[in-house]
Amino acid sequence: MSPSPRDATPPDHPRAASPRCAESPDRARSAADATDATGAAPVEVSQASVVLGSSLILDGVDLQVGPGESVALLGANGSGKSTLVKTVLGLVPLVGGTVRLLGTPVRRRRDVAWDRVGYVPQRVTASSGVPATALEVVRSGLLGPTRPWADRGRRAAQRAMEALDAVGLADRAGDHVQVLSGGQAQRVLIARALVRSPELLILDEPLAGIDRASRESLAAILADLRSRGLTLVTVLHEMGELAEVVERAVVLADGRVVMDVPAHRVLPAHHDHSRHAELGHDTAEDCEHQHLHGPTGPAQHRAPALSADPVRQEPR
Ligand SMILES: Nc1ncnc2c1ncn2[C@@H]1O[C@H](COP(=O)(O)OP(=O)(O)OP(=O)(O)O)[C@@H](O)[C@H]1O
Repeated sequence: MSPSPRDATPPDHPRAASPRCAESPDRARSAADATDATGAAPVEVSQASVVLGSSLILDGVDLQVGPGESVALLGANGSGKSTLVKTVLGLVPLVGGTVRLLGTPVRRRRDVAWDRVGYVPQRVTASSGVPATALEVVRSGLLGPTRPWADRGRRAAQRAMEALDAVGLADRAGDHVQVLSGGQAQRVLIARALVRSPELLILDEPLAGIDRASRESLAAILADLRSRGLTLVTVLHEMGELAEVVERAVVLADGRVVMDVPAHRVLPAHHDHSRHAELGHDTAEDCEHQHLHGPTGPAQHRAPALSADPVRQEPR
């Protein structure tokens, strides 16, 4: 794959400015823990490679997500996050490796338990289409290849109302989605993904293009889902309001996993070396990213782009 210019904006995480910046690496969940009672991890990606057009877009990606885990997929524009999500969902073909969803290879599409999977696409792709009310959009989440009429009837309407209620929009059920704000539209899409009561929820950039209040509202919804045991895989450009909801950060660059670390270890957008004493570092050298600029680097600087960071795939 030809290298592309990297976006220098690193993920943001408030807790990354804590003394934990320099402590020994925590271990992400071990592979042995990453299974449910049936022995199947919700997501198992092994050495996945994807070619789109003539470019290698994913290059030997490994990702295992255990039941109840909340994992963020981070990385610069074009690093392959959305492609990885689509690969997990079996929407793009593999040229190498394997992907299992809830224990079933996604290439056996008809055998996958899609009822147990919710997907919230990037809003730009979902907002187009015919005019529909919030309730109709959510009801459409009940449809499937083997359930062409599943969105009809009183029970379907009740389930859709429950899902809208879960995202705080029951009172907007009859409104056309076109008149909803960006944040409300995003919550409708989450309700559509929740209507089948999935165990695994995959969200692609849910915070994109919405204001702070809406982002906070979404973070509260996802925190609640997480507390109820849902497995969450969330594509993010930066942690932002979801910092408290995410426990593990997987960072992609050029179609490869370059970091797989506990979320609190993702650096904030700006790193202030004048605070080393306050943060509990003995010296600036204790800071884990000092190697990128040396101990004599500027006192305050933009944290290094994650895509430029050395590979740090920790033992899992
Ligand atoms: N259908 C396609 N054909 C060719 N190239 C593609 C196709 N879809 C995506 N790509 C390329 O694959 C690379 C990864 O795209 P992807 O959307 O997965 O990145 P991303 O990390 O999600 O980016 P962003 O943060 O901008 O959404 C990009 O260079 C993109 O142009």
